[in-house]
Amino acid sequence: MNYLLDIQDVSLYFGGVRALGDVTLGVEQGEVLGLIGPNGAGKTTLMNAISGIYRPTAGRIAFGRRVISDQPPHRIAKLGIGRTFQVVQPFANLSVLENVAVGAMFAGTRGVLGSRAQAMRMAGIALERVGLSGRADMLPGQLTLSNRKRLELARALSTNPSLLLLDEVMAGLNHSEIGGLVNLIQKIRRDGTTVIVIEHVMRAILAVCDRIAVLQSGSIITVGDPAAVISDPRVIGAYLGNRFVERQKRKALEVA
Ligand SMILES: Nc1ncnc2c1ncn2[C@@H]1O[C@H](COP(=O)(O)OP(=O)(O)OP(=O)(O)O)[C@@H](O)[C@H]1O
Repeated sequence: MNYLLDIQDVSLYFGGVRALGDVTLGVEQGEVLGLIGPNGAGKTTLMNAISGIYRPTAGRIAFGRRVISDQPPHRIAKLGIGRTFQVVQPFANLSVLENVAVGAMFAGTRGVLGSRAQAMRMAGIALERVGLSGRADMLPGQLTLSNRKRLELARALSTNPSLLLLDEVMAGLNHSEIGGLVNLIQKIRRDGTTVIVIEHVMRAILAVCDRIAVLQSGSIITVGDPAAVISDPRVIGAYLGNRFVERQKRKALEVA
């Protein structure tokens, strides 16, 4: 199988702490893959390894058949991998549009720094995609949390990546805001972007993912179809818990 992203036997240590151990995972072109697991399981570390922030201690990561695990973050961004960060930290004194343009400028897809005008144009397109065009001239501090998450998404989309990594974009949002972001991720995927989603909000994971991978203590314990993964006793034991299973059963009865 030719995967768009091919992670082979990746291990990553912080001093003596093993954050990832022999992770092998393939992501197919056009799919949305969910990455779930308990706190400290290694999800963000894996995302950091893919985007070049951390270099694996062992193993390799290939993107479109090109090995990227020896490349720095800016080069990986230029190759077409965009990402959001768990803690959203926009430049407070720049407008929403300028915040997105900064990302577009420094991770230009052509391998050189783009012009300011080109970056502003790409930023405008990204804001349109996430539904923030009407707020382009505001300061980030004037946005709601939900719209700050959309700003973070626009920054990640500004270089038109073919693979988008989303790290807990739903955290802290209410029910309808989560629904809005679920729709947005589905739209981004329909536009042809492959997506990896780290998320604790299971409702969102189940709504957007084609497959789910489960990490526990730095190792993948299972990967597959969402329905199979959430009924896997190892996943229930390690992460979801029995209350989640009871809720799912009640929902199924309500629908039936
Ligand atoms: N920069 C770092 N230095 C040392 N240890 C780290 C570092 N980053 C992560 N770790 C450790 O690596 C392990 C995996 O952490 P990671 O943040 O990847 O987990 P996670 O699955 O994303 O958790 P959460 O759901 O809480 O975000 C944890 O034991 C964490 O303490």
